[in-house]
Amino acid sequence: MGVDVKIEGLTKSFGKQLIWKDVTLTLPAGEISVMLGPSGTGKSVLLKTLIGLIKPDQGSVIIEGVDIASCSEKDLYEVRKLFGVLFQDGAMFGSMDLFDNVAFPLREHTKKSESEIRNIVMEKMDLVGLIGAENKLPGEISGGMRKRAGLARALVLDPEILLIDEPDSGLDPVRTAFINQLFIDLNAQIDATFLIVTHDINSTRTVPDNIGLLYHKHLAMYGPREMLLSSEEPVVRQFLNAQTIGPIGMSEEKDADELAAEKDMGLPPLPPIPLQLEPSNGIPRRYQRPPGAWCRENGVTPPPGSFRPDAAMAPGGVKADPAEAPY
Ligand SMILES: Nc1ncnc2c1ncn2[C@@H]1O[C@H](COP(=O)(O)OP(=O)(O)OP(=O)(O)O)[C@@H](O)[C@H]1O
Repeated sequence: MGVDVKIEGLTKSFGKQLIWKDVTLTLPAGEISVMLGPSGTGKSVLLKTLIGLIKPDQGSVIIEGVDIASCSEKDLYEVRKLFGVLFQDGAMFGSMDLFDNVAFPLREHTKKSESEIRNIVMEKMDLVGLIGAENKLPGEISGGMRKRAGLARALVLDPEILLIDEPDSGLDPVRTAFINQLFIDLNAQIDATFLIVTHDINSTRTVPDNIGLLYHKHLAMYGPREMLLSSEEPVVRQFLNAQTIGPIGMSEEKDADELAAEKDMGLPPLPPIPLQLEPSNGIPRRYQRPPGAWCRENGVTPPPGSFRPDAAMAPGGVKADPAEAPY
């Protein structure tokens, strides 16, 4: 289950504004990837390009042999059925209750009977811990519940690829920890290919199998979590450790004088690499790798203290039962 998403030489401008150039990466089938980047670097534009809502100027996005960037509308319609998308605010229809919102894609895209639809909707509501809230309107529930309802809706067509835009925006750290655990548990259950766009460094360090960083109109790096968390590359190091010292400035790149002034400042050591979150039932995900495997295979010495249980950052150790999530 899950399919590769092969992105090759992707370039996009709006008028004279170049968003990014020559973005090349493969989201491996069934794995969880996170895409990071300063505001405005085109992370949402990338998500929209992957589902064919935005056409790139150059490059391809190959899914099961079909190029989303250049295929016919008919092929695009078919390929889109492989996707589930969770938008930032859940993108619920305000006048429909949660049941009808979650049922919407099934009524639009399938010929299933109402009783089949009911079974699927209730199964997905259960997965995200929303049983009992089916008849609530989106306006009557918290932001965290809206996100989970959006997730249930993204799951009803059994997606092979799940795109998730800033799931933690507007959530407090505890709700963010619950939703992170939900992603890990879901991935273990459905094996889909996940791409999560986030600004949350804590989530980035503990959830994904792979991390990408968009910066200065290109893909600065994409690869296994341990590769980026042990990287000394200045932009990657600065961003993944939320530091002020480094090439990224307040609103743009630092200029030569600012960088020269920082030259003699010692960089803080790389923090330990935390353990990756595991499914709450203790059964490893299909694509989960043992802690430190990438570092060992590539002869990289991880920062001292890495992979110790006490090196886990905040979300580690939260055994989430979504039904008990207080939001
Ligand atoms: N349809 C569009 N037409 C013109 N410009 C657009 C369009 N969509 C996005 N942009 C521009 O593309 C740039 C990147 O936007 P995008 O929302 O992808 O950034 P982002 O990295 O997701 O930012 P944030 O982290 O703040 O959400 C912005 O300057 C935005 O104004």
